[in-house]
Amino acid sequence: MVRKFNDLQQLNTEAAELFVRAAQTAIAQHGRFTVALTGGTSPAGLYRLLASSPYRDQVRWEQVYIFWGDERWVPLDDERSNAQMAFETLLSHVPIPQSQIFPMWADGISPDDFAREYEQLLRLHLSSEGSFDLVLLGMGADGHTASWFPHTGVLHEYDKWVAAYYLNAQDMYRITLTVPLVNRANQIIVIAYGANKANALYEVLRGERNAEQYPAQLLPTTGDRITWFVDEAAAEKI
Ligand SMILES: O=C1O[C@H](COP(=O)(O)O)[C@@H](O)[C@H](O)[C@H]1O
Repeated sequence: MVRKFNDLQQLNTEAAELFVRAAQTAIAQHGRFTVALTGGTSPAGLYRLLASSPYRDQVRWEQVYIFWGDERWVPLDDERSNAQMAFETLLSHVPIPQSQIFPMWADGISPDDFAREYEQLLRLHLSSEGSFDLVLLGMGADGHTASWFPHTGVLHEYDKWVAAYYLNAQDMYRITLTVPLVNRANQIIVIAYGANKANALYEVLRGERNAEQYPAQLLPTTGDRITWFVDEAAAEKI
């Protein structure tokens, strides 16, 4: 489902309401809420809303388990860290036990080994079906989502749940949940706004099939498990 907004505040408000509903449903059904956060600039407004009244008080944070959908392989105090942004805008403002927050970073380990350990961690914490209650995502102007960048091998990784690889274009390692794990989630929210996303949004949602070039095409295309929250500028061509 695509939900279009002319006001960013309204987009974030409705995304926050969906987050809260997903949390309440998961906690009522199985006593915990497992969520993968996204990075980049797009989710900051949503995170700030979730950290403030009334949403903050509508979630039982002590039953929430926080993971990431993807990460730049940099220390937590590096300003490029997706986790750092989430701590600043959300996680340091809600009563969630530190032991239930799992950033995609550790010192003194290779990205490949870390990815294997993160997968084991997920196997311990996710439902028996191996699915998240909610995966939050953004989309870059090049049509990538998570760290599924155009023309990278990770787009074809269907065995692992978590993968690490060196992204030449950015001269850094990336860690990411893989396509099958993301697509098994009970709910997926994608946030994309701004005119610079208009072309990619058109190609991903309405263009010819070309997931190598527009990896967000690998997300589920139908059904009510996925909701795209987009603004008028990003939706200009669809
Ligand atoms: O590099 C990344 O970019 C995407 C999109 O970022 P945005 O700044 O355009 O919102 C993001 O979803 C991903 O988590 C991040 O690692």
